[in-house]
Amino acid sequence: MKRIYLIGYMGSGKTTLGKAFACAAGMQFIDLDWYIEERMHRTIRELFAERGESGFREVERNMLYEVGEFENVVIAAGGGTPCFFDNIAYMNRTGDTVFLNASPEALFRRLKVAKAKRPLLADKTDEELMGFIKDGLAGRMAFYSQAKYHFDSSLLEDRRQIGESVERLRTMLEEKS
Ligand SMILES: Nc1ncnc2c1ncn2[C@@H]1O[C@H](COP(=O)(O)OP(=O)(O)O)[C@@H](O)[C@H]1O
Ligand SMILES: O=C(O)C1=C[C@@H](OP(=O)(O)O)[C@@H](O)[C@H](O)C1
Ligand SMILES: [Mg+2]
Repeated sequence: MKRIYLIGYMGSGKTTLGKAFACAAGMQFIDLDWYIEERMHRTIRELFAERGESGFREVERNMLYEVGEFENVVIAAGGGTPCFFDNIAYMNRTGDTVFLNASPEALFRRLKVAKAKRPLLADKTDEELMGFIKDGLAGRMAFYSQAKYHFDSSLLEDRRQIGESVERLRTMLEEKS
């Protein structure tokens, strides 16, 4: 079956580490946001604007159930995916879930230059962003902590660190599987 779900807050590295890990492991990589945009012919921002967050979450769940059928795949979930409906239970039932845990400071550093495509962050000033990150992490930890594996993804700032993180993740999954 070999289906790995990466979960964690916005900016934790799900897309970056997921892509690199899948390439090294010879697995397919699916970013759930990209998959949603392909299937709906809408950007995430457009979906939020047209359907509201509740409408986006319905779409996100339906698309999760589609990619949950794929085999030999690394799936980078969206930051909110595990926090709605029974999505975290579904992911734990259909694959191995990995919580990418990064410090609020690392998340802030990454997200302050990458707000545009994230509707939840788009109107936040840098001053508001750190508080939003800390509150969001605290509110979602009950879901993220249900992951089978927990991985420190604070070191993803360049290709060397990404490569090292890929190897650390492979070792962790091989040792504990
Ligand atoms: N190798 C990198 N070098 C510099 N910044 C990076 C790198 N990888 C990720 N980032 C920053 O972190 C942000 C979040 O990474 P990403 O993989 O998109 O996380 P997620 O999918 O969990 O939201 C990126 O938008 C970028 O700003
Ligand atoms: O945390 C969230 O609720 C969201 C995270 C985003 O994905 P990333 O975690 O890849 O940014 C995307 O699904 C949407 O903007 C909502
Ligand atoms: Mg992502």
